[in-house]
Amino acid sequence: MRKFINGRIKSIGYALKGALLLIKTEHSIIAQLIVFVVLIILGFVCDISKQDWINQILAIGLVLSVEGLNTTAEKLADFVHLENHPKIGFIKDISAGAVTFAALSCLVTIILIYYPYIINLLV
Ligand SMILES: Nc1ncnc2c1ncn2[C@@H]1O[C@H](COP(=O)(O)OP(=O)(O)OP(=O)(O)O)[C@@H](O)[C@H]1O
Repeated sequence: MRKFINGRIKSIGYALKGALLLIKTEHSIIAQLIVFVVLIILGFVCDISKQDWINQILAIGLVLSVEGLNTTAEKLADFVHLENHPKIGFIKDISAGAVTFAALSCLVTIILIYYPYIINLLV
């Protein structure tokens, strides 16, 4: 049991290290984090509901997770085959395509959360 718990604690450590590496080294993640920090500030400014916070946090988490996996696919592809190859191009394209799905759902979620507040500001 102790071995199991120590193993899980070690894994969490590696995972946190990986999350930190993504934040420190990946420009796409850094750019998205800046947008998400703005959204979090906007959430406080608009005083959005608990359900809206849950939706926003899930949408942000979805994009960051899929972007992280896309980065993994890109790094693996470059490690396996740095030279140009149609299959590597295909793998990188579909991996980026997965990010597009996540980003679109995030965008729709954010629009649905904030459009009542924006309409309120305009009228
Ligand atoms: N080795 C390769 N062989 C064929 N096509 C490639 C290769 N590397 C990249 N490409 C093509 O270029 C596109 C961009 O690849 P790249 O690795 O630069 O991704 P990126 O999203 O621009 O990366 P980053 O996250 O570093 O900005 C890929 O989606 C693919 O179409």
